Amino acid sequence: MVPEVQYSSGSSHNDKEPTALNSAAFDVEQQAVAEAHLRNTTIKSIAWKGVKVTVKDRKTKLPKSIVDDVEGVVEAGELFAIMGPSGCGKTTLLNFLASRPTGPSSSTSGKILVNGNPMDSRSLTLFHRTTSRFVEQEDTMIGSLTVRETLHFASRLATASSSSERISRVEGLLDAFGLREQANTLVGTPLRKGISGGQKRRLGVASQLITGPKVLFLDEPTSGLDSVAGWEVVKYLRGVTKRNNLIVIASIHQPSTATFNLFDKLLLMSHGKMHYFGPVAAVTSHYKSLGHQVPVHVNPAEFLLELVNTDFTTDKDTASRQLEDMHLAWMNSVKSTELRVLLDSIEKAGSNAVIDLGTPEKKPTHIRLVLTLLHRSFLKSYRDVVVYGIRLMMYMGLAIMMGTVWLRLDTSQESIIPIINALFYGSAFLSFMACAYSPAYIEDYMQYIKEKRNGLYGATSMIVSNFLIGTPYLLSVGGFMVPPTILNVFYKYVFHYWDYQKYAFENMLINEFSERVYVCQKTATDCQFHVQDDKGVGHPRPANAKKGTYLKAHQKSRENA
Ligand SMILES: Nc1ncnc2c1ncn2[C@@H]1O[C@H](COP(=O)(O)OP(=O)(O)OP(=O)(O)O)[C@@H](O)[C@H]1O
Repeated sequence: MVPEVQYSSGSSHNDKEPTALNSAAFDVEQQAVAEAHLRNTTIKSIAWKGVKVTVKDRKTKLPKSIVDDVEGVVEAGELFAIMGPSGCGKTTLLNFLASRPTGPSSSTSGKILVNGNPMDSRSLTLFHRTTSRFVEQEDTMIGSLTVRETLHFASRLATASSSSERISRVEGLLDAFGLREQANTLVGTPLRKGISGGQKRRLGVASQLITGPKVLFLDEPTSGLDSVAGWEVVKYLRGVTKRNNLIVIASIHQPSTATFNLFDKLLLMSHGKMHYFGPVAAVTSHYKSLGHQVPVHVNPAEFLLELVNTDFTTDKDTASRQLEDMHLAWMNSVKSTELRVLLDSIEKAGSNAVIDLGTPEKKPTHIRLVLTLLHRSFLKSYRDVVVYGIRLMMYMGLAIMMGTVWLRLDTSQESIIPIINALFYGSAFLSFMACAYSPAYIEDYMQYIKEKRNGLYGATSMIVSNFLIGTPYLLSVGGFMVPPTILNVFYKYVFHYWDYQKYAFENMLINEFSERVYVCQKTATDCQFHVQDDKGVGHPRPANAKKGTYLKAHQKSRENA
């Protein structure tokens, strides 16, 4: 029987008022208050049995096993590492455990047990949506926000918690991840240096923890970092995990000895198969018993990765046989038998009872989500040099170009249309400069993918907020094609009055023509400019003027008459 997953009615939140959380270092009591939302009292273990992932091979089109009969268990308070050479199936297994897609045309099988209870896909989806978060390898962040703002926006998008609760969580996480000194520093963009890579990674983890997940998945949290920065990420993560009894499942690639030793448990994989599962502290003795002694002063993680890596060997057949022997040695080992016994006992102890996920956090309303996204886009749009600075430079280029072109235009009839065209070109250029937003949109899109996968908001909120922030750049109802006096009422009242281009174009026209005097000849066909009087009424076309020519007589000629 598959257990139900449901929420309890009791509050899992901190009921106390948050203490004054300023730049002073946290003491233990303050930290406990700020991390109250993180405390795990409900999820005792996550176990998996017989996990297989098969894909259709790109070249041969035959089924190819990329995760082959993998099992394991992580208990509350543990940091668990999935390690193996590149391409061994770490990310695929991590995705399977987090109920994320395992790749196109892949098929999966295997059991996932939460607190010993086998979960069906519906229960598992609900479990992950409410209880777990995933930190991507390439964690996208908005570079023009500060560290503190990043956490605040993550919180505002995820929960409708009160602002005092939010401040408490944000300030607590700044301390828990050693980001207090960088709180007001920008994350950084390619053109503007911000926080370091290690700090960025810590911020990525902290912004997922703001919503209080009990299980955290991390895809290679130390990749691309130097050994000290990588160690710091895992050290801070370990602190939060131990204090709050969380479950952390991370894939790792070549950690330093110090980082490796921060993990509690290890799964070593090669070519999708298991080579070791158990405490990190016991892995060297296990391999010693198989005749592979880790030499003194050698990083055990590097030693193990070399041992199970066949990518760089010239004699592939021998290497594959040796690898298969090592896999069989694991399968027949005492540790493997112990794991199977443990998994059986966990499954037997599973009561099939309701899994209590605590009180659900109140989600923000759609309107609140859209307003939060608008606020974030607004901050980004004026701070990001890609969005704003480059456009400013192009506007200045445009001003120089138009100023020099106008220099040659006099007040003769022939100049009127070129001047109007130049003015319209200038205002239309402002609209088309919206294209300069494209690089920044890629950042928005990546952010959206990440936040959607973590269940923060959906496509509707993203589209509505992006539409609203972008609309003034898109619509062109400024009065050039059709004057507002005869513009269709829908366009007139919905778009015309708040189209910034209207004001730009009108101001340019006033600036250019208000003081000028153009005298029409008696024959209306000589007039290049159609004029309306003060009431916006066009002057009648003289009977002798050809249809389609510019007709309206100038006020001055009326006054003269
Ligand atoms: N359609 C496919 N055809 C052939 N091989 C595939 C296909 N899809 C995935 N693979 C292989 O499956 C393996 C598992 O990929 P996965 O990303 O899980 O590995 P990884 O251990 O996380 O690698 P890395 O450390 O490089 O990120 C890789 O060797 C990949 O090439």
